[in-house]
Amino acid sequence: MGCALRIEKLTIKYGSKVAVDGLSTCVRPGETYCLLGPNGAGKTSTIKAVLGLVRYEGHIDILGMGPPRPEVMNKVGAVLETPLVLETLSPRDFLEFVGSVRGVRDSRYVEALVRALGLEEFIDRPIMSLSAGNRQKVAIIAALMHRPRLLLMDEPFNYLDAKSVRVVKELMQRHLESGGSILFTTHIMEVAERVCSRIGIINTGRLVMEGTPMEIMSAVNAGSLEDAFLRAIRAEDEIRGLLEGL
Ligand SMILES: Nc1ncnc2c1ncn2[C@@H]1O[C@H](COP(=O)(O)OP(=O)(O)OP(=O)(O)O)[C@@H](O)[C@H]1O
Repeated sequence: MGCALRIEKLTIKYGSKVAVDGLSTCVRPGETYCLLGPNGAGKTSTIKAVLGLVRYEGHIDILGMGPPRPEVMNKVGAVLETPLVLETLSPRDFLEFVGSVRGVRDSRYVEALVRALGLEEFIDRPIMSLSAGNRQKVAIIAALMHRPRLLLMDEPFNYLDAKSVRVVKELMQRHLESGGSILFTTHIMEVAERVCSRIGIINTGRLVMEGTPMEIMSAVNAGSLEDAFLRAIRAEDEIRGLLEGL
């Protein structure tokens, strides 16, 4: 099976800081590949490299079309942790703008996404006046509206209420069923356990373990993904030490 996204020996440096250190992986068609790692592990940097937003060494191949460049980006959708720009625009104007850049002709799909995420009421208000959750919904619609084949989702459920999380999970499922792929990050292990086909655990920029949730749990003999994750990043002893004397 080929890779929807192939990353080989990815290294990202910010000055002398090595944020990602020789990371290689493959996100297959139809799967949700989750990058799990502690704060500062290099997850967002990896996603930014796939989007061509940071300088990197190594190779990235997106949908067999080569490294990130504008033509390839029309097949990619991204939800990033950073806030939206153009916050003085309304969701309607912002989505129309993104849609025109991405060549979206089917406005009915965008309208359906707006309805599904309960954004109609806010569609003409400035984005900067919206709650964090509603802004996140605008970002998710902007990522999905051109029906990309590869979705990059950095903590996409941040700020969302339970109903919206369910809707976004369903949209992700439909994207996968139509042959799409997802590179996903989360800190919530229950979410990872439910959503991820395969997981890559990243620590200080290096991929330390990879497999299905079950494979990862059995590799380190853990009863839960949370235990497996903490074992993989060798944080269990540290946590015990930190809690001593409390
Ligand atoms: N623009 C930047 N300039 C300098 N250092 C940076 C920059 N962006 C990220 N870093 C550093 O690179 C490392 C990896 O950061 P990154 O944001 O990729 O981690 P992350 O795994 O996404 O973390 P989190 O879970 O906290 O979002 C961190 O040490 C971070 O401080």
